[in-house]
Amino acid sequence: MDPTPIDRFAPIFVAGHRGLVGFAVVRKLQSLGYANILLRTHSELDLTIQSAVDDFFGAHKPYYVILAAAKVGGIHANNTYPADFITINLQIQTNVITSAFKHNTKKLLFLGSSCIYPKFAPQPIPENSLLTGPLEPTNEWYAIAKISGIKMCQAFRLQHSFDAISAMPTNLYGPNDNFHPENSHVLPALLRRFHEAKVNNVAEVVVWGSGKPLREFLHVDDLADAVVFLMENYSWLEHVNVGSGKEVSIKELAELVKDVVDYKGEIVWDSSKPDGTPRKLMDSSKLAAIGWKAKVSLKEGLKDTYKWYLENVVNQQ
Ligand SMILES: NC(=O)C1=CN([C@@H]2O[C@H](COP(=O)(O)OP(=O)(O)OC[C@H]3O[C@@H](n4cnc5c(N)ncnc54)[C@H](OP(=O)(O)O)[C@@H]3O)[C@@H](O)[C@H]2O)C=CC1
Ligand SMILES: C[C@H]1O[C@H](OP(=O)(O)OP(=O)(O)OC[C@H]2O[C@@H](n3cnc4c(=O)[nH]c(N)nc43)[C@H](O)[C@@H]2O)[C@@H](O)[C@@H](O)C1=O
Repeated sequence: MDPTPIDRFAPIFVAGHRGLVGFAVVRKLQSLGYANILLRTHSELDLTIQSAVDDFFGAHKPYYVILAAAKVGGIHANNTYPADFITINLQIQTNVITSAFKHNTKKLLFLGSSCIYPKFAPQPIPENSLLTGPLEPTNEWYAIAKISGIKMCQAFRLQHSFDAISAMPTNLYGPNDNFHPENSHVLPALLRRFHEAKVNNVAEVVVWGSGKPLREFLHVDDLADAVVFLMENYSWLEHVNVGSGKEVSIKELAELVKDVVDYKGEIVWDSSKPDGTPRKLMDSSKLAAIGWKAKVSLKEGLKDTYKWYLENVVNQQ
């Protein structure tokens, strides 16, 4: 199915607009002149409640849907709340995909994650590594939900010609991230921990694990750009990896954050905390072949995120 031209005046529902990804996607859509963006907060529309989702779709008939609402967290949250991660994500995505189809949504984009791939997938990880080996145990519950989301999009395309596509982002960061000390991802967690150690004159900062795992980071503005690019240019069965192509060790990341925050103390490693998957660099050559690549460097992205954190979290306390 070739993509049909996008109508920027048709109603587009961005689910999860108060989160890291949804917030950036809305900014991107607004900058491109999308004029009819539908938004609902979690308290206005709980996407785990099927009847509420169906009523919303019936009343507003979104022409396009970007599904950026999910139960999301870092390695500790995924490991601690497996029931929440599998149940809430299956509920949200099932409700949104089925109601979108039922109420004639023209196109839907589902967001998964690089954790869908086997723990020991070939590196960089191509899209066809999906379901070729066991998952990383710390996030397999979330991964199973995300894999089900990809498969639902494919099933609806095959059976009903519903134009549902899936994007698989690598580890993301940027403005509006979750800076919770335990439940967030590594990058916002370290920005906060180094900042608090600096202002409180603490001599050491504890970082989890061995520092050896490698991660690929993508600024959320790049992801938002890729999401809109895929909505406008991609209408096929297979999911699409979205990465920066650059990886760093957690040790290198910690040094970089320390530098950006200008913290002068020492880093101490807590080996009782899990490392998670050793490496997950994605092969994003498919997206590159369609014409998209990342622009924001990790150093610039970190500076931008720290600035946002100071202005919007620290200064609001
Ligand atoms: N962050 C990352 O590193 C990565 C994220 N992704 C994917 O990108 C997508 C967005 O993630 P991200 O922006 O980081 O996550 P966030 O946690 O920042 O945002 C998720 C949003 O979903 C909303 N939400 C959660 N549950 C419900 C619900 N039951 N009803 C309505 N809204 C709900 C949240 O609202 P509230 O806060 O009020 O609950 C929040 O606004 C997810 O699908 C995630 O899997 C993929 C790879 C990496
Ligand atoms: C995006 C992806 O995110 C999750 O997977 P993850 O990549 O393992 O994510 P993470 O950011 O939490 O950790 C990355 C690495 O960093 C180390 N680490 C050090 N110090 C802290 C720290 O203070 N906090 C955290 N969270 N990690 C730390 C940590 O031990 C690990 O080695 C999935 O659950 C799933 O949600 C998913 O799809």
